[in-house]
Amino acid sequence: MSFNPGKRFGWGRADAQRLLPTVPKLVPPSLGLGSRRRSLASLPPNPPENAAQDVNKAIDVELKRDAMIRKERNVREIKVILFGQPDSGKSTLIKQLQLLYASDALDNKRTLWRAAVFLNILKAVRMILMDLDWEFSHEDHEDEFNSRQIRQEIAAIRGKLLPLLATEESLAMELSGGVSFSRPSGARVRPGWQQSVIPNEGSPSEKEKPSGLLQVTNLIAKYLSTSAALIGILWSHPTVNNYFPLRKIQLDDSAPYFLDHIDRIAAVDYIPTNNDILRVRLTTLGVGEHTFAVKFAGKVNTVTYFDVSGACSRRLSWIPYFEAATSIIFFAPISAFDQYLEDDPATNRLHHSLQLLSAVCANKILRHAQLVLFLNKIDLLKQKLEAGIEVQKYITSYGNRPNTYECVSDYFRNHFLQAHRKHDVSRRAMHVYFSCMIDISASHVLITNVGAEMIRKHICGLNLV
Ligand SMILES: Nc1nc2c(ncn2[C@@H]2O[C@H](COP(=O)(O)OP(=O)(O)OP(=O)(O)O)[C@@H](O)[C@H]2O)c(=O)[nH]1
Ligand SMILES: [Mg+2]
Repeated sequence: MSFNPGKRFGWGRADAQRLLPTVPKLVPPSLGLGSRRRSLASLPPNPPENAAQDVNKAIDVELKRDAMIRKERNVREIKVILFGQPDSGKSTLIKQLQLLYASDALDNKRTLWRAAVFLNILKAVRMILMDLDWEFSHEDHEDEFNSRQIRQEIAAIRGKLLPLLATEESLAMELSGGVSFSRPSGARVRPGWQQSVIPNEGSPSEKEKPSGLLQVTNLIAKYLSTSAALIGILWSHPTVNNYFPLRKIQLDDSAPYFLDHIDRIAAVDYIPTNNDILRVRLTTLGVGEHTFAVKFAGKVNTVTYFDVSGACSRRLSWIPYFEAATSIIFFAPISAFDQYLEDDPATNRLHHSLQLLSAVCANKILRHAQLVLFLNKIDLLKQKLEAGIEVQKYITSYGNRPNTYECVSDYFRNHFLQAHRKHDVSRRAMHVYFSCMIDISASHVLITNVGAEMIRKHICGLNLV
C-alpha cells in the first residue's frame, strides 16, 4: 500500500525483531511447592516409623494436588495481550469485558468517570478554539466563515469560557495521579486509576475531606452548568460546522459525541452512562492486567487480558508479558486512514498499524500465541466514506476503486492479511474481524465468540480434549 503524504519504510523481519527485542526467560509463577518442601525441614528429627510414613503420604497427596493445580492452571489460564497503536480501542475492549463479565465493578466506579467525561469535553472545547485561532490567523482573506464579526463572536465565547478551560490542567493532573505532562493532550492514566483517586488515606478527619479529584470535578461541574449553553453555541456555530468536516478543526473521535450531549452532561445530577464510559478517551500508561471468569464447555476459565499502552515510547514495557501470552488481539483502527501519528506527523496511522502488526507477527517470543486481528472503528470508517472523504487522497495505491465501505474495508483487510503472510514467523492462522468497540451488543457477541474460540484452541493446543 502506498501512502500520501508520509514516509515509506523498507520493512523487513530484522527491523521487526529490532523493534521488539528478545528478553530473558521469565520465571514461571510459583505454585507454592517451595514452602511445602521447606516444611520437611521443620519436622521433628527421627520421627517414629509410622509417623514418618504418614508424613510421606501427606507429602505425596500435596504433590499430587500441586500437579493437579498446575494441570488445571494450564487448562484454564488464558492470557491475552492487546496490542495496537494509541487510540486503537484496546482499553475500550476492557470496558466492554467489564460490562459483560463484571458489571458491578463498573457500576461502583460510575461517578468517577464523570471526571474523565469532563476532561474529554474540556479538551474538545480547547481544540476547537485553538484550531479556529490558527485558521483565523493564517487565512489572508475574509469570507462568510471568517469575517471580522465572526472573529469577535468567537473571541467573546472564548473569554467567557476561560475560567472553565483553565481547570483542564488540574483535572488532567488529578486523573494522572498527580503527574503533569508537558503536552496538554489529555490525561494519561495507569490501569486501576479509579482506585488511586478515590480514597483519602490517613486520619478519620483526612478521610472525610474530598479528594483533590473530587474537588476539581465538583468545581468543573459548577462551571459546566453555567457554560453548557455557550459550548452548545460554539459547537453549532456555522464556522465550526464548516471547518470540522474539512478537518480544519481536528478532534478526538469521541469529542463530537460528548459535545452533542453537553446539556445532559452539564446537568447537576449527571451520572455517566455505559455509552459515555465507552466513549471516554484516556491514554493508558504501562500495562494493565484484567482477569475475568469465562464459562466454556461447563468449566469456568480464568482469562487475563493485558491492556498495553500503545505509545511508542512505552513499547518496551510490553516485553515481559510476551512469553506468557496464549493469544494476541491486535487492534487496527481502519477509520484512521486519513490521520497521522501524534508523535510522528509524517506517518500515516494505517501504515503504522501495518508496521506494528508485521512486528508482532515476526516476533519469535510470540510465535505460539493465537493471533486475532480486530479491524476496529468501522462505524467511523463508514461515516468518513459517507461524508465523501476519499481514500485515494491518503493511500495513493487505492487508485480509482469505488470509495464504498465494502471495497475499502476489503482492500484494508487484504493488506493486513498480506502483512501477516509476509512476516509471520510460525505461519499460524490469523483470524480477522471487523469491529465497533463502542457498540455494546455487537461487541458482546464478538467478544463471547472470540473468547470461546481462544479457550477452545488453547485447550486443543494442550491436547486436553
Ligand atoms: N467510534 C468509535 N470509537 C471507538 C471505537 N473503539 C474505540 N473508540 C474510541 O476511541 C478512543 C480510544 O480508545 P482506547 O480504547 O482508549 O484506545 P487505546 O488503544 O487503549 O489507546 P492507548 O491507551 O493510548 O494505547 C476512545 O474514545 C474510544 O471510545 C470504535 O469502534 N468506534
Ligand atoms: Mg488504553
